[in-house]
Amino acid sequence: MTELAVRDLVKDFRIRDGVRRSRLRAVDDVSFTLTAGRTTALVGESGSGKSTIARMVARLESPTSGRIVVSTDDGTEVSGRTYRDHVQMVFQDPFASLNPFHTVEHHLARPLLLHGRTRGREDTWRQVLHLLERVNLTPAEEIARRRPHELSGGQRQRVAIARALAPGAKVVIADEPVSMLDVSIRLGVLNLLGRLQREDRLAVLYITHDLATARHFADDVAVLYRGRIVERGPASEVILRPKHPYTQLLAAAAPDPDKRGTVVAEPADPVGGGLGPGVHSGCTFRDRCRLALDVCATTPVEEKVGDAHFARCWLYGPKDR
Ligand SMILES: Nc1ncnc2c1ncn2[C@@H]1O[C@H](COP(=O)(O)OP(=O)(O)OP(=O)(O)O)[C@@H](O)[C@H]1O
Repeated sequence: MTELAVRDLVKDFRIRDGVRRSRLRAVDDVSFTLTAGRTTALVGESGSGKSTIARMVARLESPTSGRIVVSTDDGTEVSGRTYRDHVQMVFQDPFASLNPFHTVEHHLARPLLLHGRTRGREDTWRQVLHLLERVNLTPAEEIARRRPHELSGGQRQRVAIARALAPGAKVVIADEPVSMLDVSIRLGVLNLLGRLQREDRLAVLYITHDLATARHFADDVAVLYRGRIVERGPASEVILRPKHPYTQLLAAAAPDPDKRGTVVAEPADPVGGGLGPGVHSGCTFRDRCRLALDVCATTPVEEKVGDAHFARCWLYGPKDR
């Protein structure tokens, strides 16, 4: 069973604030595991660090510290090019991720050739058609000859999904895959991802700010606030019985579309300054938390709050700490 384990991941960015230089901790001590046949939703508001995590998992960005390890069925750790075969990404903007000068066929044939998955031209063409059929783009022969501008947004995203499957991916990172699509076609694309996940037993990381689709499509949910996972566990548990005050706020706002977007994370803290390089002190949510305690000035550790359900909040820590 393919598994992708993220352990103690940290990412600092150097930023310039006028003449002052500082570091911004975008991802702070993040750990989670993606397993074959399961979808994990990483939920967080804008600026919480979702894309930075996605980019590190896809090896487009290197971590400041921490580890990302993929292991196969027999427990062998995969690295180098095999890692790239295994872990593929679907980006938010399907137009930006496809080259306007190339046909759909080119976009799908290229990863097949690069990853050594084809035996000549005829086989490549056959596989391109098969990939298009798998993502419901038919007639495949006709779609294969089109260029990105001759496709709708939803069709382009389906091509991007087919391209992610082409190298034989076992882990798919879908970073807000439907947020730029028309509302009417979002469900179709998410359903497609769900079907492929089941058929290929993919491990999917579904990145979103939308708790409702996370509940519908994910088995597990991790809630990110200012770079830290504040709560994680089975999707229905986390969303229906949230424990962390931040998740409770998100869950309360989620069912009402008018309220959506009112819970916006403040930008991550620049680090350095008085705190010393790279150090966050205390719970990142404490200045907005209606239940904040004195102890929240100290960084909370993850506490078990239910079956496979964890919250990083002092409300659930041992009371004598
Ligand atoms: N290359 C960079 N240089 C400096 N800061 C960065 C860089 N990339 C991201 N950041 C900062 O890191 C934090 C997390 O950004 P990230 O894009 O990962 O958040 P996000 O949750 O994906 O947000 P969104 O949903 O808006 O994409 C933000 O404060 C952002 O400004």
